Parts: sequence; structure tokens; C-alpha cells
Amino acid sequence: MMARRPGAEEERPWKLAEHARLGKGKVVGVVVLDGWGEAPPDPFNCIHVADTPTLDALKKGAPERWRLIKAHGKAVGLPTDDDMGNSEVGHNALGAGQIYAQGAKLVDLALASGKIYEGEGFKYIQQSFETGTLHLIGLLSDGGVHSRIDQLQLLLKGASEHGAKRIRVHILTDGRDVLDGSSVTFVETLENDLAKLRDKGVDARIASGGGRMYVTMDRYENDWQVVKRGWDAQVLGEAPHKFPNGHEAVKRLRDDPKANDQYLPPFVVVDESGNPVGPIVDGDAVVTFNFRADRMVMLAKALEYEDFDKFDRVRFPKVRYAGMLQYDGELKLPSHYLVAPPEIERTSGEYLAHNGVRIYACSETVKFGHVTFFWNGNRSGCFNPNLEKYEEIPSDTGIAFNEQPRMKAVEVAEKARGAILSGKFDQVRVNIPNGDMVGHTGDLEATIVGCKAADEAVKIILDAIEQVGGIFVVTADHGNAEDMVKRDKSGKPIRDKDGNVQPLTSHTLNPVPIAIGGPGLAPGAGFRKDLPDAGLANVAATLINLHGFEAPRHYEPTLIQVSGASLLNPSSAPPLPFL
Ligand SMILES: O=C(O)[C@H](O)COP(=O)(O)O
Ligand SMILES: [Mn+2]
Ligand SMILES: [Mn+2]
Repeated sequence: MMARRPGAEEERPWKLAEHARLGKGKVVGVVVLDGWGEAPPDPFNCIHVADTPTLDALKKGAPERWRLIKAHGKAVGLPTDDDMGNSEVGHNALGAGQIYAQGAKLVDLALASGKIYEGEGFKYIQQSFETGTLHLIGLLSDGGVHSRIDQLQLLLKGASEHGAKRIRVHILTDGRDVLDGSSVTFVETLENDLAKLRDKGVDARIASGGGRMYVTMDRYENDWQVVKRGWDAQVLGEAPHKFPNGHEAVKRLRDDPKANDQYLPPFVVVDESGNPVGPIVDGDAVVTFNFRADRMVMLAKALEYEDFDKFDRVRFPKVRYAGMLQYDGELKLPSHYLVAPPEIERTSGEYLAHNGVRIYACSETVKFGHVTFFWNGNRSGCFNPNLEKYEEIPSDTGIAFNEQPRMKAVEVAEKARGAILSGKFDQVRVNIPNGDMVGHTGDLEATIVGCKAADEAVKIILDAIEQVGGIFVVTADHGNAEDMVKRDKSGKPIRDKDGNVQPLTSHTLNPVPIAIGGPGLAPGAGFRKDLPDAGLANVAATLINLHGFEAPRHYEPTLIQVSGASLLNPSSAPPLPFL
């Protein structure tokens, strides 16, 4: 916990003032459509192509209750406005109501100032440099969602300058936050850097690898086999494919016409005698260089926990392990880290729990932590188990999501309907994953099916809200399914000589919609017009208002006003054209 100044509690009490115009006691249904941005109609805009009558009706039905908000770049605490949004920063902003400098930015600053090498985490791993190997495990791309290759390059240089003599990099190829096929170029870049280090007398090599979705980067304990495959390659030095170097490995594995960067099989790099060049052994140092938490937590547990029963580790080497960041503040995992994570505090969930608001949150496994852990400022568990219930629907495992593009959207919505009708909750919050999870496969037809299923799920929830006289808020965390093709600078899809396009598997820079409504919404309530640049962080104050409370003063302002008066500053309210 962060040490708080004495008196801070009095300055920022947990008890929220009652809202002057919005009453309490209405059930508020909150839907986060994952990967659902707004873009012009186009054959590669799967949301536009899909049959989405519910979302269309929200957009066309009440112009004062539908708008766009920013979901990328600085609006969500990322280093620049060229950074696409993602679930971590998106849900952080939605739930926290404030914009925090996020992991990507904090690591940039620590590397630029050199402070990273002065911190406890680096000093800890440094103790292994004299006799042990430094292993760096993480996602190799410039996607900027989980990691960035330029940060890895700086860390490699800095670590060698600070005494690392033997370095092994265990790469995870991307193709999800960046174009499929780009892995080859990223490995080339890394191999060049490692060669330069070797010229300087540092024994630096790629030791193992595999595609991020098949090796290591599972999340929310969906499938421990993914982590095991990585463990076998990284720690034990065992994998079905063996190559003399990382570049050769990725190039050759990509020769398979069905190869996909996200799903490359695990490989190890071996020497002339066929021995792995970099298994992890006692006395070594390990750094997981991803800054984002969700897909590193499982490996962090395997590397750190003495007691561990998720798979047979065979060997549990005694290493000095540090994360790029601490991935879970509640679990204090890992206990050593190179850069302190953003201190996201006083989230809307915590305020609402202090004010007696009963919360139900649900998604399927692959997004469960988004609508709980990320929403609550990277905090696992409830604030008040007497008031809150978090429910997870098991996701499909062992398949890519274009094989079952409807995913568990309807099941999640039916759970939400049950919670809404039960009368036991004041806020029912879900994440509907299809636009994002299917969008990441780059499969247009499947994504269209997924978007339709998401729309059906929204209808189920809106119908339940109608039935209980409640309020709904439908929004998204960042774009994905609304743009599924690589485009040139003018926005035209890029075609090869045969007329084929390259699917865009990543998120986008597009804004996302937000719609409010329902029979419980006060008649004069609508979006204010004086916040054209509002973003995801403005949603938390909006939600707190809809529960009948004034938002904390330090939150980004609410998006709504009632009957022509601004909620936060009635005297400065612009007239509402729709009233
Ligand atoms: O981890 C992933 O699946 C992608 O890198 C980012 O997707 P998300 O931010 O929507 O989870
Ligand atoms: Mn997302
Ligand atoms: Mn995504």
C-alpha cells in the first residue's frame, strides 16, 4: 500500500456527496465492448459489415446520448498519440477516472534517465552477473502494448555496461499487436544488436522462442500448457524445434505456409553438439521485460513461487528474478522489479464500495481480469466481498478465436441479465470480448460473426435494464474490429500484385463510442458538449453520477449534464441544443 500523508483522508473523504439531480437506486448496466472502435463504413470495417441492430439503434436513436471518446495515446497515459489503445490502459482509465502515466512511459523515463540501473530491482539481479547468465524473456516487437523492442535494446546495452557478461534472450514473436510476418525483421534487428555486443566481448545470444499465443503469454490462467511450453524451452532448454540461431529459427518456422507469428511453435537454439545455448540454471538472473502485467503474471508465478502445482516444472532453478514492472501489487508479484508500476489509486470501484454500491462484474476468462483487475487499477480481488461478486465464464481453450467467433458473449450477457433481474446489484458490469479477440486473428468473416454476437449480447443486457427500469452505459476500451486491413497513408487498403490485402490484427487509434440510456436515466440527462476531447478516463465520473453521487473532485470530469446545467459547475454550463 502507498503511504498516505496524514490528513489526506480528510481532504479526500471516501464518502461521496449525493448528486443534486440524479437519484440513487437505479441498476446501472455497464457494457465494455472490447476492441470496438468507430471508423467510416468500409468493407474492412467488420462492425459496419456485421448485422448490429442494437448498436446501430443506440447511435441513431438519441444523438445527445451517443458520442465518441478517445481511447489511445496520451488520453490513456501512453507515451505518444501514435500509440494505439489497449485493454490494460483502457480499462485502467475507465475504472480509475484519472489518467496515469502507464508502464510504457514509466519504463521509457527510467531508461532515459538511467534510474533503472540504480533501483533495487536491477541491483538485485546484478548480483548474478559475475558468475551467472542474465536471461531476458519477453515479447519481441514494437507494438508498445506489452513491450517495445527499443526498450529491450536499451536494456541490453545498459545491462552489459553494468556488468552482464553472458546474456540470453528468450523471444516471443508477436503478429498480434503488429503485422503477422514482422517477426523476421524484429529478430534480425535483435541479432544485429547481439552481434555488436559480442564484438564488445559480451556473450549474448538468442536462446529460445515461440509465438506469444502458443508459448508463455497466456493470461488469467486460461491454459497453463501455454506457459509450460515456454518453461520447457526457456528453463529446461527443451523444444520440438532446434536451430543454430534465432534468426534461422524464425525464418525456417515461417516457411510453413500456415505459419503465424502469434502461434509459432517453441524452439531452442543449440550449439554444434546439439546442446541448448541458454537454459536457465541456479545462480542466473532473469528479467521478464514486458511492462504489461496480464500476460506475464503466470510466468512470474512459475519463476517465483516455491510452491507451485500448475504444471511439472521438472527443475526449479534458484535464480534472481525481476519483472520489468511489478505485475500485481496485491500479490506483490514479482517481489523484485526494475521500474515501479503506476500507482493507480482511489478507483471508482473503491469509491463505490465505500458508498454501499453493490457491484457484479463478469466476463469470460480471456477478458475476466480486464473488467476486474484492470478496472480496479491492477488490483486482484474485490474491495468489499459483501458488496461485490465477480463471475468468470470459462473461455474456450486450445483454439484460435476465429474457430468459435461467437465466444461466450451470450453466456456472459445471460449472467448479466440474471444479476440485473436479481435485485442484488446496483452496477452490473461486463466485458464482451468478440470484437477484440476475433479481430486479433485477422479473419474478417469470423470477426463479422463475432461482432454480431456481441450486438446480441448487448441486446440481452439492454432488455434486462429496460425490465428493471435501470440505466445502461455501453462503451468500449479501444478499436480493433472496425479496421481490419493495413492501409497506406491516404487510408486506402494496400494490395499486393495479386490484389490481396494484408489483414490488420492489431488495435487501432480510433475513438470508441459511448451510449447512455434506459428508463431510469433522468429525462434531461445527456452528454455535455463542452468536452470534445474527452476520453475513457471521463467515464468513471459519469458512472458515479449515474449511481446518484457527485464524483470526486480529482477525477476527470463527467460526460453528462442534466437539463442544461453542468453537473460539476452549473454556472458555466453551456445551453444544451437538444433540450
Ligand atoms: O494481449 C493481447 O491480446 C493483445 O496484445 C492486446 O489486446 P488487449 O489489450 O485487448 O488485451
Ligand atoms: Mn481490449
Ligand atoms: Mn486486444
